[in-house]
Amino acid sequence: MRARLTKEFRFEAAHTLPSLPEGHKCRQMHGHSFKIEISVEGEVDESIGWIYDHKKISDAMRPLLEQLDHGYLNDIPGLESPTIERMAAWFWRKLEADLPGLAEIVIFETPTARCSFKGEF
Ligand SMILES: Nc1nc2c(c(=O)[nH]1)N=C([C@H](O)[C@H](O)COP(=O)(O)OP(=O)(O)OP(=O)(O)O)CN2
Ligand SMILES: [Zn+2]
Repeated sequence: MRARLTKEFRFEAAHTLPSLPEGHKCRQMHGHSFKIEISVEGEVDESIGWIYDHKKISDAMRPLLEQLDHGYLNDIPGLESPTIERMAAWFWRKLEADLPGLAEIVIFETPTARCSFKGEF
């Protein structure tokens, strides 16, 4: 049996989008309450009943959230122009070695705007 396992996290951070045209509101520093969903897919170990312990996802995310939460995203290497598309790719590169079966990352910038990424670079 195959399944998809998803864990959700939240963090607050500030950013600017310096590549946008002069006058665009997102060139000004502002913040978001980000939500991010990390999904892995794989075979369910029938002896236990799970793909793997979702604590493994939490453990992989912990240092990344510590780095980002209440921070200024543009100061973080790889996030100099932090759109949600680039943030999703940044998380993917940081997580893929630790999370077998990493399948999708969905990052919400606002309640109505999100980016989903499946590792297609
Ligand atoms: N493709 C993307 N578009 C935008 C991104 C992004 O990362 N990828 N980011 C932004 C800004 O970060 C902006 O701060 C988002 O806030 P806002 O435009 O206010 O978002 P809303 O959902 O509130 O927009 P409304 O259309 O006013 O509802 C912008 N675009
Ligand atoms: Zn923004």
